[in-house]
Amino acid sequence: MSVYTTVTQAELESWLAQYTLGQLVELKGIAAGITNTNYFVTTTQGRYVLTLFETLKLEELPYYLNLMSHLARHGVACPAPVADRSDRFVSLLAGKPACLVSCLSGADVAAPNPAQCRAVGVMMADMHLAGDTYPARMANPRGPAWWSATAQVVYPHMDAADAAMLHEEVAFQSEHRFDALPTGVIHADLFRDNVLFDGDSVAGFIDFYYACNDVLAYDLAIALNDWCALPDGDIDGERARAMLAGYQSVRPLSDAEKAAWPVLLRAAGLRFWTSRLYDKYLPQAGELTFTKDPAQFQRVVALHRQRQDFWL
Ligand SMILES: Nc1ncnc2c1ncn2[C@@H]1O[C@H](COP(=O)(O)OP(=O)(O)OP(=O)(O)O)[C@@H](O)[C@H]1O
Ligand SMILES: N[C@@H](CCO)C(=O)O
Repeated sequence: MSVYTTVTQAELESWLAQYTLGQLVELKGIAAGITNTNYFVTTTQGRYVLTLFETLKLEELPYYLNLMSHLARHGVACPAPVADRSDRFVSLLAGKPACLVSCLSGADVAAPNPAQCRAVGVMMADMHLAGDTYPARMANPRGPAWWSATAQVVYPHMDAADAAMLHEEVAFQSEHRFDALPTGVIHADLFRDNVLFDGDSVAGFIDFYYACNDVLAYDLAIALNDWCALPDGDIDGERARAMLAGYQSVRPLSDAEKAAWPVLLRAAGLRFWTSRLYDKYLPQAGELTFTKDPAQFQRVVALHRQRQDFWL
């Protein structure tokens, strides 16, 4: 469960007095999620999600919350942060930076169908276009410098053959530069558990706390590696083609993006293989570790290495 910081009714009532949201009706902890504390908050005005940030600092949050506000304002399905009477999206509650966002309907989908993969592709392309007018900038904290440094930390814990493969992948990516590809705001973690669905319609993208400025097609590669994956790490071609067709119905990929696509898929696999290895071998103190399996992404990368057809 993920209520790390307990908020009492009385604490919340006094914090809510900064908002124009009426009276508190109900406060209910949300079990899902790993990083932050989340509650459903019902007031006489409506239903919201309260997040208390367990690791991000107050001064780091405006990039993400202003981004969600910008995207929501441009019609992207995502939670809209609510401003308090001082026009702030975030302030301290129970000693933690906290915000309220609109509560979306729907639920995440563990086994998506091709129509849902297509809908995610369409909404991601809409998000990339809407992000074009977002003025703030954030470098990707999980880019090549990060995975090279993290690989050094995990090699000693790995089996020699797996470490050799990780080393090859880091070296392979270092030979490729994507400077010429279109960049913009990317979600950077759009896995199945970060999208809520109403039937086959996207109710919303959530969890923007890895969002950053990076290569747009890399975001699509990250999503495809999770949304279209089979349990053995292979990719389901039907779902992959549906996601790519959905994306390209809004934002067609350029020839340069298509040429880079196989390398981007491997980069996206390497990013999550590395982070999962790190979480497995060096779990942070106090962190809830129902660790996600790094081997899934090792298989994804291994199969991309052999693949001839990339669904374009
Ligand atoms: N705006 C929202 N509307 C409806 N439900 C939401 C909303 N935001 C979060 N949730 C629910 O809360 C759960 C936990 O949220 P989230 O995945 O963002 O947790 P986290 O701990 O902040 O992030 P992570 O799990 O990636 O570390 C989601 O699975 C979803 O069910
Ligand atoms: N989506 C990530 C975890 C959160 O960043 C993973 O599945 O490894």
